[in-house]
Amino acid sequence: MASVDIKGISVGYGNNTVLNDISLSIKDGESLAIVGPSSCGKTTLLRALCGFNKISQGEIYIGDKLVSSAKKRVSISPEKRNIGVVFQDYAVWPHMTVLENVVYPLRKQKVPKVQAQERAMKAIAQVKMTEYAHRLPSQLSGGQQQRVALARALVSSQNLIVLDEPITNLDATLREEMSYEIQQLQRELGVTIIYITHDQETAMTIADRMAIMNNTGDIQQIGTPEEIWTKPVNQYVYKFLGVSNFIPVVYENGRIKIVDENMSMTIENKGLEENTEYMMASRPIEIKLVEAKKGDEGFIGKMNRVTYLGDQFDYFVEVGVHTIRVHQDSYDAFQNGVPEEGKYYRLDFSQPQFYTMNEQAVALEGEVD
Ligand SMILES: Nc1ncnc2c1ncn2[C@@H]1O[C@H](COP(=O)(O)OP(=O)(O)OP(=O)(O)O)[C@@H](O)[C@H]1O
Repeated sequence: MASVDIKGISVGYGNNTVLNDISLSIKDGESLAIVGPSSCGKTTLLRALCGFNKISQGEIYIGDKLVSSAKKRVSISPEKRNIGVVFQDYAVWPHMTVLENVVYPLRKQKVPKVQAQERAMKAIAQVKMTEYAHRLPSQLSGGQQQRVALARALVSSQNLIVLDEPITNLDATLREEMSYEIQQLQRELGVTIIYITHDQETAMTIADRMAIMNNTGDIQQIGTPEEIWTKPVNQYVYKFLGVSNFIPVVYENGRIKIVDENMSMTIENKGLEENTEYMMASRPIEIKLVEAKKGDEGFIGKMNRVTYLGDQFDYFVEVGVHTIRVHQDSYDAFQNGVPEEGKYYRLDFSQPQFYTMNEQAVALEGEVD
């Protein structure tokens, strides 16, 4: 097992600095998912950690060992860092069978043959490839090759495994199974895992903590999946976790009013300041629709579109100039009546977040009515 300390590193390609002054600490035995949009620099970060990319600033420690330092000109070679790696292109050696691919790193570590075979077969079973152990990669699908690469990383290091989008080619069911296997394995072996993905659902399944990067390669928030979900520090993180609604509001006389609309609702809190504008953020599943009656107060909207998605309904509700997305569990909708297009509904928000115009999250106390 190993902790990882990335201290103020900068990494780039030629004149293009991709990561600028990034710091990140991963605890011994922890699984950390690094999540961010395409080409924000996730792979570059992992490559720097593994020693494939040079850093131009900062230091990297694996456990107590300094493995990269720009100032001290330290750059330990990748094979000496003792990291199990799966990169996106899941390169497995084409001339070796599945078993030979997975045994290879163990043989390089001079693990005795019988023991190496046993450990390899166990890892192959964990990625559900036992029946393919003697096939060549050319006889496997892309997803199966990805699982072989995963098994090879699992046996490569008992310390630290880094996985760069290792299960993206799998269908949803297998992806879920593999996420679960990775999580189990991390718990059983206590190995430290750094997992890169742009899929926040996989990240939430696997990770003890998540680090959310923005498109310029800066880390916006690090926290447990629950912290990230319930207290996103800014609108970027909020949006990153899925479909979300943002309504500009102003807080006046104990009520929040939609900017430029004649609609307001009471709110009991001590966090918002009088006569101040905020962006109110809300997730579709955290809004309840109640059929509006004449004279009703609150945020009232007209149902524009009702779409049945199987397990839930997806609604587009027009609230003034804003289109608000609402999701409702299908069972609940069938029990209580499916909303109808053209009718008016009041939107009850269960746990909206408020962000100041300079992006700071406001900690609310009390409930929204
Ligand atoms: N070998 C390279 N030479 C020059 N530029 C590169 C190289 N590898 C990556 N880049 C650039 O660095 C930036 C970050 O790439 P990186 O692969 O780290 O992103 P990523 O977050 O892993 O993306 P994705 O999720 O799409 O894999 C991109 O703009 C990319 O074009």
